[in-house]
Amino acid sequence: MSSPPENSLQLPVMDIHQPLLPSTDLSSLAEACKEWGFFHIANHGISEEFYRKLRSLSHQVFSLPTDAKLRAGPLSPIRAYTPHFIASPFFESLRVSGPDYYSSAKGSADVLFDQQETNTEFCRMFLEYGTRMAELSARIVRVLLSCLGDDVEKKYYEAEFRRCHGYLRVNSYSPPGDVQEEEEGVEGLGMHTDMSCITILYQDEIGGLQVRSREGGWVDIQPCEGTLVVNIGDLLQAWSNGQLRSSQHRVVLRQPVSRFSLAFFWCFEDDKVVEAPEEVVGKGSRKLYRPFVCLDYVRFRETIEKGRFEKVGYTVDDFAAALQDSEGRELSIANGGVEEQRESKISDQTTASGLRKSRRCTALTAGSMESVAEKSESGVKKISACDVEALKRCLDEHKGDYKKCQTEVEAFKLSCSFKKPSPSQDHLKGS
Ligand SMILES: O=C(O)CCC(=O)C(=O)O
Ligand SMILES: [Fe+2]
Repeated sequence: MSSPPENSLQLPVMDIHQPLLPSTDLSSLAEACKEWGFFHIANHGISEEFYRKLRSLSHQVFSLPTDAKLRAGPLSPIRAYTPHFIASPFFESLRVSGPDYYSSAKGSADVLFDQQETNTEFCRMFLEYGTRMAELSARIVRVLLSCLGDDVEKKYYEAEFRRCHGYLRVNSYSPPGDVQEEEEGVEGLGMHTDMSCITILYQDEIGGLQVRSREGGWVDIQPCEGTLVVNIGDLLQAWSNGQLRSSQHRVVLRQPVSRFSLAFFWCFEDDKVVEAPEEVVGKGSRKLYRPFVCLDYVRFRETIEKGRFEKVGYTVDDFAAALQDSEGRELSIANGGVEEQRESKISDQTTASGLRKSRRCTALTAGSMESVAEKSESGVKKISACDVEALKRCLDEHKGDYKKCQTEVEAFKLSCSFKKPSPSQDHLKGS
């Protein structure tokens, strides 16, 4: 292992194809996972050229007119594209789901690209990337399990992690033109934890990814050439009884240039019961989480975030923390019994950021959109198409200043969020 440059958080860089020395490599990795839940991997086998091509294809998608992109948007049957203003004014994304990355990519490519050649290249590239990321994830999870004890990987990898699956999200950030005037930048993606076991992230050279320390401060995770960022998600935090940390993170935009990232989420299967084995919990320690079904947690995140766009960073702690009474007796908690925590979370969020307030969203998922649909169904408003025209007109008129277009933004979010309930296999498990 080697160390990253001095001006960044000193996270270990793990060479994923070298055997790790237990006394040095594994212990520094275990330490980073406990403290930050983030580390870098090197020797991952994806070339710069491959990323350049992925980036260029993604750029072709995000450069399309909004109406064209919405053909894969929240109201379309594929719901792969999340437009600006859903997660933040400066963020849009495209999802490619496994295990059949080719057909998932094709679903989008067929409605986005006119040229057959580009269509095919897009599908092939994402098939290859998804497949490689799935292999890499399996390898990384094995190493992480070996951080938890001598036989943990041998005993539990096959039994518990064999059915994991992944999906990709291509993220594009477009900051406002006046971003340099802001000392601290603007939030491109608000504070959240990932719902995955692990996430593998490629970030371009712009930077802006930040992790939140235990004390509540934000620390930059600088792009480190030739490496990928790996972070622990909520599912693995719960399974490891909190020994591997799922840290809150966010993206801050400080330069008036667009930013590109590619996140691969590796998750348990929907019906998996997530529970830390006794051996992992350790003698004398108590279980921090009650057992839960993976899909129930996903649904909790999707519904609790309510699509209100005032995000409060709910995590697996809110869903499955095993509470104790004052005498140390275990109390069961009701799923989503978190209303009383909401207020403290909101004030926590307010102090956590010194940034210009953009509305936040933790889950960039169909779930958060679905919640708005529920609201619509209960009588607020039913609109059958994203009212993008009014928003575009307003933004043109005000030179992109979205704060002057709040009414149009709200109408757009509401209308663009209305959709029929998704089939159970088709939900998103994003961060
Ligand atoms: O864009 C990034 O660097 C981070 C994205 C992220 O946290 C996510 O997609 O969950
Ligand atoms: Fe994330």
